[in-house]
Amino acid sequence: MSQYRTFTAQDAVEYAKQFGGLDNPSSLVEAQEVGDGNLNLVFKIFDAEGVSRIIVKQALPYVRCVGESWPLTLDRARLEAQTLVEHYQHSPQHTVKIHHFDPELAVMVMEDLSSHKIWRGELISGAYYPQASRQLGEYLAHTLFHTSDFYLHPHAKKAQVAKYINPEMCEITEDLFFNDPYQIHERNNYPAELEADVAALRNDDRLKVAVASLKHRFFSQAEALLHGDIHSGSIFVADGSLKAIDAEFGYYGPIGFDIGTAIGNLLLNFCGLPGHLGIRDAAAAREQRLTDIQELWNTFAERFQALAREKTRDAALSAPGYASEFLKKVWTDAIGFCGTELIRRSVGLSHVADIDTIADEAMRHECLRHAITLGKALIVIADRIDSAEELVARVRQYS
Ligand SMILES: Nc1ncnc2c1ncn2[C@@H]1O[C@H](COP(=O)(O)OP(=O)(O)O)[C@@H](O)[C@H]1O
Ligand SMILES: CSC[C@H]1O[C@H](OP(=O)(O)O)[C@H](O)[C@@H]1O
Repeated sequence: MSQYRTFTAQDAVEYAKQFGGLDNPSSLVEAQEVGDGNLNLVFKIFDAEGVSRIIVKQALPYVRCVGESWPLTLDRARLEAQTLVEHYQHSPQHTVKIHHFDPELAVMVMEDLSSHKIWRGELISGAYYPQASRQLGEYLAHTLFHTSDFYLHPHAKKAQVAKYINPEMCEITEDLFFNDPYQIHERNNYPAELEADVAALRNDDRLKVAVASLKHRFFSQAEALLHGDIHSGSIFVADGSLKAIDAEFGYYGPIGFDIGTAIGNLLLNFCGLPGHLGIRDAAAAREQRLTDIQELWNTFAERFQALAREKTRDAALSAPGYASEFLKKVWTDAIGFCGTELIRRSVGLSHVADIDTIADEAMRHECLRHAITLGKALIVIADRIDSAEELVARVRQYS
């Protein structure tokens, strides 16, 4: 029989005392539930001085932001913990450390990153972390290269693909990214004023063929162990530091999906900035976002190619020039997936604070329209955008 029970704050404290790996566990006295994501419970566990020392995260048997009417597998906690442990092996500087995991309770105990801040909030307020985009590029290069066919023995790779089969979480992505925005669906969520813009998505056959192709790649291209949801709300930053969290959508998929999600969230911030900052500050922050995007991709591509030169084990894949050919396909995928992230975060179930918290309604609608227009364009012209510099030029064209 399953031992699962939903934790109270006191349960979380007791659990952290037992499994937190702290030198002085008896100093832990209370917990606060701080989860602001769509899915899970997250407890900060405090000591007697009121310092948060460790985190206890538990999956609920349903989607938190919707309620018990949408049941969801508890196995996502295993997939999250395993993905983060695997990514930590390849990028310890940029991955949260998991101390303990229990599949029955769907609970993990992890490093407390209270010294950091969630990147999304920082991007919205105009705070700039000049190293963050390069560090994100490093994280993606190391985790994706070392879990790919470039690095793993073919038997090991296939065993990994099996270990990370994640059908229920993938189905959420398959529906929210590639289906819902292009049909009438009760999960969609957008202001009535945007009805014409959204109807245009449903009636655009060329767009829908391009989205089908992206969904097909998401279904079938087991290129590397993805984070699966690497948006700016799943990234902690501090001066000189960046750490990824929240990998429950991890599975073996197309590398361009992680890159596209990351770039897509920087572009969502780009679209929303005029709703948060004055004209001059917004313009400057937008330039920083465009620089971030170029640095992210260029760092990722350079690092991935360097790793490929030094460490590719497969005889055929190590052919000079192959890694750079492969990265061209990754880039095209990334632009397309980036476009789907822009659209699903504007029209679908789950939005982003970068746009949703804009107080002025007319401005909010304008920013949503901008994200939809840019997303549509990127999906359709992905194979005509050859570099990060060309992407930036296109973003300027659609601003
Ligand atoms: N390791 C951590 N250290 C400090 N705070 C954390 C940590 N992990 C999560 N949090 C807090 O909990 C929030 C929700 O966590 P997240 O993993 O995104 O949940 P969900 O899976 O529900 O999306 C984060 O936005 C952050 O404020
Ligand atoms: C029904 S889940 C919606 C949405 O929530 C996830 O984000 P997070 O766990 O970071 O809140 C993911 O992006 C899903 O697409």
